[in-house]
Amino acid sequence: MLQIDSVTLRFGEREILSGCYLSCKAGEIVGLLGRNGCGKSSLLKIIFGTLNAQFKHLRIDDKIIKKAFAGKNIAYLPQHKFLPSFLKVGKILDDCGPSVVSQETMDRLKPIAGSRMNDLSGGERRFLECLWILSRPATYLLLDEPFSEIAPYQIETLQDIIREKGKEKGIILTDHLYRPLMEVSDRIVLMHNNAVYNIRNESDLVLYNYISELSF
Ligand SMILES: Nc1ncnc2c1ncn2[C@@H]1O[C@H](COP(=O)(O)OP(=O)(O)OP(=O)(O)O)[C@@H](O)[C@H]1O
Repeated sequence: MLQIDSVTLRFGEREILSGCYLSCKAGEIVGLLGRNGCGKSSLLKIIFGTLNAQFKHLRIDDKIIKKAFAGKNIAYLPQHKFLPSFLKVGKILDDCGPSVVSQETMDRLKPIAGSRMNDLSGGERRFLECLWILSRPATYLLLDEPFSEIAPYQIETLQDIIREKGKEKGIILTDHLYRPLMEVSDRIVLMHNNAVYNIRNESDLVLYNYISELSF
């Protein structure tokens, strides 16, 4: 089980996170929602170890973790591009392997297999980066906005892989495309006013003003 608690994060005078707690078990998919700027990406970066909080207490199976990025327990999909621009699509697909690249996906991506990452559209590139992270052997995956630039039919492909991987791995994902996120999550939490609330359904999202009633 991954547990992070007592997270305190300030930028100058601004307090972003205060006493924040989040947990995720292997075999569980946790969806993290919250308004722009509430600190979702910061929390994922703090878990991965690439952002220093003023205070945090991170454990995996009761072992304290300081710099997750240096180990193999956690893989992280950041919001920004991270795979080298010179890499060819075919090479990435080979690296990912059949657990995330089905024959259907392979056929669909065949026309761009010889292209370099640099020459792809934003959504094509993002889709490949999502596949790559989902193929990592880490026990825990942190996914920051995996669906945001992706076309609906590709979102369904990612959802299928996330569900499959989530049978054994612990996955924490955040996205403003809350419906696709809710569809794959075993548990949903909302960051709001520096606290974390358990969400049961879309009505709860209205209650905390994350969506308006008109969104139903
Ligand atoms: N390096 C930084 N210096 C100063 N402020 C920062 C820094 N990084 C993030 N912030 C601020 O911290 C707040 C939380 O940012 P974060 O990216 O974690 O939000 P988020 O919940 O992921 O938002 P979004 O949904 O828009 O992606 C924002 O108001 C942001 O401006």
